[in-house]
This record gives sequence, structure tokens and C-alpha cells, in this order.
Amino acid sequence: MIVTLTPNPSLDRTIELAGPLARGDVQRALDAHQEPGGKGVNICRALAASGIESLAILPGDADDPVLLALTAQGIPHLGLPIGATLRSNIAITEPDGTTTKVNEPGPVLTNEQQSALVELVLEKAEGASWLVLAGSLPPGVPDTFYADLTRELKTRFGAAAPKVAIDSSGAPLAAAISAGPDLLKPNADELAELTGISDPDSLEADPHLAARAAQTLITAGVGAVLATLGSQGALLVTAEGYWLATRPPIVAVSTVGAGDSSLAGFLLSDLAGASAPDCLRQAVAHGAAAASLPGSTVPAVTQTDPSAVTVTAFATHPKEDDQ
Ligand SMILES: O=P(O)(O)OC[C@@]1(O)O[C@H](CO)[C@@H](O)[C@@H]1O
Repeated sequence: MIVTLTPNPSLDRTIELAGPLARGDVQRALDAHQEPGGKGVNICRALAASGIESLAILPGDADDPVLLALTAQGIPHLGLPIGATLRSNIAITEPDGTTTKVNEPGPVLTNEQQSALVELVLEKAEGASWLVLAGSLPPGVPDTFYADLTRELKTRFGAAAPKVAIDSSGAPLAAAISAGPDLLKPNADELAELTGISDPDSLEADPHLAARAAQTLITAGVGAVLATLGSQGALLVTAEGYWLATRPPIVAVSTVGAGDSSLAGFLLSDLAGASAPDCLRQAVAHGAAAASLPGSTVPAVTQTDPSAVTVTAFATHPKEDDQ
């Protein structure tokens, strides 16, 4: 069982343009899609597509469009009523696969609502294999929310605590490191920001540089880092070593949620007892399949091709000459 918490869920609208985005112009859309979203929600959608048992915990009233859509899609979820409408996020996709995303801040979560959400998570996470804490934090929620929850989980369940994976950005992600999560899933931008590297493109261009950056997070107490590097594939960095997974180029249709599908692919492989490199292989296969689908559509494992992914192992401490 995998439990996810998405404190700031969204109704994701994707607008497909027939040509490049023209700022300031009126453009007619080719098509539009709408999905319940937010990172943990997407992970549960991807797990459900592959028949894996999961529970998405999120704030939101039962009649909110996000929760109605989850119910309609048969995605197991638990909403904490907040008396406010969840946010809508917009993605604009161009024919060459370029995606422009505009995310709203989301409704404020009061202190009482935050405490109730934490209690709900602690109750439902008991006995789970993984707890995934995912996405941005809504207004009113302190940056230490994920760190505090991770610590609380360890205090309450000790050695029986579920493994914690965190997929966030900015201050909440930075604050989470000291709580020693089992897995972080940054993309190149997030990894660069976390490790003080000014040029995220340099991490996609040089995965060994990305591995060295991720290694500093392992030294700081993180169990493993799954770093997604866009078309360059992904890295899995642990104290034992690191693996680089690459794949043949794909025609990207929409990259929205591709990282979430990567994490879902990793988790469902881990749940099946796969080795670390095979979990990474499935993560890259899932991410590629998601990027080939419109909007924030998530693939089932049967729509992925892990055999197309090449995984290479490298030494524990990535060195300058691991090129
Ligand atoms: O604003 P956040 O919480 O950082 O990200 C939210 C979001 O962009 O993440 C998902 C894709 O990963 C989308 O479903 C959703 O709109």
C-alpha cells in the first residue's frame, strides 16, 4: 500500500495549441483536457492505472471538482473538508512539446486543518510501505511541514514507519533534508536549487555532475535521490553507488506529471521487490510514457517500455573522471 499526501491539489487544465504560444495574442486552442492533479494525486492515478493499491490524501470538499473527478475515475482518496475551492492550474502545450505551466497558490489551510491533515496521514500511513509527501504547500502552511511530518512519523512508528518519499520544491524541500527522508525526487532545477548550483542545465548536460550534487544530499542524511533529468533520463544515487538510466529520444506531447509518473514507476517496482537499478529503469520508462501522452495523462505499466532503457552503474563517490 502506498499513501500519498498532496497538501495543495489542483484541477489541471491542459490547453493544446496548434502553433507556438504568442504572448499578448488571442489564440484558438486545438483541444483541452482536464484532470484531477497535484503531484501525490498524479502518483496515485498512475499507481491505480497499474492496479497498485494506494490512497491519495488531500484537503478538499466532497463536492470539489478535484474530488468529484477522483471519485468518477475510481481513484481511492480521502479528502479533508476545508470549505474552500481547490486551485486550478493551467498548462499550455505547443506542437514541439514545449509546456508552459501557470500554477495558482491554492486556498489557505488553517492551523486546525493542517493538524487534522497530519492526523489523517498518521492514521492511514500505519502499515503502508511508502508515504509520499508531494507538491507545493498552500498558503498558511510552514515550510517545515514535510520535515515535521517525517519526524512525527518516525517518532510514532519507529522502525515500523513507512518509507518516506518527498517530491517538492523550494523551501519545503530544502527543509525536509534534515528529517532524513528515504527518497527525494528532484528534477534538475530542484537539485540545482537544493545544492547551490546556479545552472540547472549543467546538471542535465552532465549527469555525473548531477550525481555529485545528489551525493551531498546522501551525506546530509537522505536515503536515496531519484533525480529526473528530462530527456537525459534519470539518476538514482544511494550510499552504495549511483546508476544512470538513459533512453532513446521520444516525441514529447506533454511533460506535465511526467516526474510524478517516474516516481510511481519507481515505487511500484520497489513494491514488487525489484533491484535499485530496475526501479530506476521503470521510473524512466514511466516518465517517457507519460511525456508521450497528452495533458497530465498517466500511463499504466503495460504502456511503458523498460527494455528500451539503458542503466549503467558507477562508483560510490562520483569522480571527475566518471565521464
Ligand atoms: O504547484 P505544485 O504543487 O508544485 O505543482 C502542482 C502541479 O504542477 O504538479 C503536477 C505535475 O507534477 C500537476 O498535476 C500540478 O498542476
